[in-house]
Amino acid sequence: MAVDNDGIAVVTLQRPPVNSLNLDLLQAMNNTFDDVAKNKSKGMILTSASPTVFSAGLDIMEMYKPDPKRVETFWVTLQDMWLKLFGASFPTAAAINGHAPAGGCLIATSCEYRVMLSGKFTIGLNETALGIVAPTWFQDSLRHTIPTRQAEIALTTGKMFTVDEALKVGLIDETAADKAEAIEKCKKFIKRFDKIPSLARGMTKQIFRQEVLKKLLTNRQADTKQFLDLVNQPKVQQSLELYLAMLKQKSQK
Ligand SMILES: CCCCCCCCCCC/C=C/C(=O)SCCNC(=O)CCNC(=O)[C@H](O)C(C)(C)COP(=O)(O)OP(=O)(O)OC[C@H]1O[C@@H](n2cnc3c(N)ncnc32)[C@H](O)[C@@H]1OP(=O)(O)O
Repeated sequence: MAVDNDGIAVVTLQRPPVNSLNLDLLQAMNNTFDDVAKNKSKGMILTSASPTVFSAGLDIMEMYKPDPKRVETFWVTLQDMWLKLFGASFPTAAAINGHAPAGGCLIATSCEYRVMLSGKFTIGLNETALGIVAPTWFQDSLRHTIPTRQAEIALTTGKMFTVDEALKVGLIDETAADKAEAIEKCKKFIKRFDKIPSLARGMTKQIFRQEVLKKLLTNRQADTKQFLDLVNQPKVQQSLELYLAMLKQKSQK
């Protein structure tokens, strides 16, 4: 993690090749978010070390033929990551310098501001296209970002937005020519709060987001059980195997 002179933490996801979210990466993210809060940084910008992928979402390998204890810890750690990021009192922004499907889009929409690189990248919650259902809090993060009607259509169709489409619907706030420009634009957003008392800002954000946060906090066990029941179904395991094979075949082309 690098903290620049302005006191803004720039956190770079660095798990090659595609920043898929496995247990270790999620734990590292949670520790980093705690550090950013403790260090009283002015704000945090999330970006990726990959030139083409912000994050490929959840690591499918964590869900394929899983160890029962590990997969439960994986899900609870993912919930923690979302609760910390979506509920952070400090300002958050995402410099999206590549594709952001599913869990990648979840990270981006948990932030308060998004700048995405122009180019052939896509962003969205594509779960239905994979035959799975985006959990309530994934859906809520999208609904919190774009108008409800567009969110419903995007979720039910598993839409992956191009950069232009994402800008038009408000899924991203700005575009940038390169990563440095994206980070600069995120910093400019965070600096808007320089003259706003941070306690008032943080409390206002928490009030604004509390309904959605409370939904997961009060339903955590049920949400975990639902995930574990789903992931342990033979049919789901079969789909995961096929999906992994498809990804592998595609990457070898
Ligand atoms: C499918 C049924 C699941 C049921 C389980 C129920 C669980 C409920 C959970 C609900 C919420 C789910 C949220 C998620 O985030 S699921 C993950 C969804 N993510 C994706 O669909 C993205 C898949 N990846 C891609 O589309 C591309 O990789 C990407 C556009 C991101 C980048 O393309 P690029 O060409 O740069 O890279 P490659 O495709 O060649 O990939 C390189 C290697 O990385 C492996 N890979 C890619 N994505 C993942 C992933 N999400 N998990 C694990 N591994 C991944 C890919 O296989 C390549 O590996 P090899 O080099 O070994 O071949």
